[in-house]
Amino acid sequence: MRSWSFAKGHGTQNDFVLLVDPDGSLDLGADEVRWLCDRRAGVGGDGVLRAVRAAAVDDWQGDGALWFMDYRNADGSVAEMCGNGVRVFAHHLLAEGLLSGRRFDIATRAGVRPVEVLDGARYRVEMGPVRVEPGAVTVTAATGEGERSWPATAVDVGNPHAVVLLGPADPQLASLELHVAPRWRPADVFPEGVNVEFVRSVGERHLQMRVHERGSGETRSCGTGTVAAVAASARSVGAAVGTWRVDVPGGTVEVELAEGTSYLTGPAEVVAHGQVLLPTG
Ligand SMILES: N[C@@H](CCC[C@H](N)C(=O)O)C(=O)O
Repeated sequence: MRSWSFAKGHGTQNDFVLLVDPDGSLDLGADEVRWLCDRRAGVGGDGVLRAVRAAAVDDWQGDGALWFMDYRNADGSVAEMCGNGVRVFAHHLLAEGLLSGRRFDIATRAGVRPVEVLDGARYRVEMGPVRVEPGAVTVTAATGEGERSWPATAVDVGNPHAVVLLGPADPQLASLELHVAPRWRPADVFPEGVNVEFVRSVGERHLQMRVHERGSGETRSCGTGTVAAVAASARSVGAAVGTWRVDVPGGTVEVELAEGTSYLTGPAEVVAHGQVLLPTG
């Protein structure tokens, strides 16, 4: 057993176990991540955020002084980016005195993400370019009245998303049974799996969204998913730039599409600190 300090935090109820590992000495296996995220046998979370100095990360080519966010999904898989995670990660490192200032960069597998600290424990993260991919994708999901299929838009926010824009004749968001993983066609379009967002427009530049995340199941929020949802919705109404509000089951975030980049603004909270006994190692 290994004893390690941890914190538990969330951003719009997308929740994470946070581990600080400056020199990258914590060799965290998929089994340990699954255990940490287990809501009964472990601490519980949608994923793990491990903070490592970029200089200690193999293959990192950029500024070694940055903090690297090693994000893992609850099933132990590695993902490129986590939009809510960046805010919670920054919030924790600031609280621990490991970061300072109102603007700094965080290194992720999808590249460097600039962060601005706003008042009231809110953070504005530059999410980089959003790519709406060409090609037809169909998503099938369970509803209270059986399975339904919809056309979806493939969007790359550093990690892969398939966005379903629901129309007035479609089932309500609440009737989707997202504890069952949606399927997609063609099967080979997302070789590494995909996060699937279901979105309804509820006003001008105002969306409601539910998500089934790759590697975590249904979560109460997905930051990269909200950016993907806005990119797909904006394209459907011929808009390129602008600020949108996205309501998710765990709260509300703001997404801004700008020339060649995007921004995600929302809250972050740390709710517990403790010592975890990692079962292996
Ligand atoms: N919840 C995150 C996304 C986490 C990674 C995702 N499940 C994937 O595998 O790509 C967010 O807030 O963006």
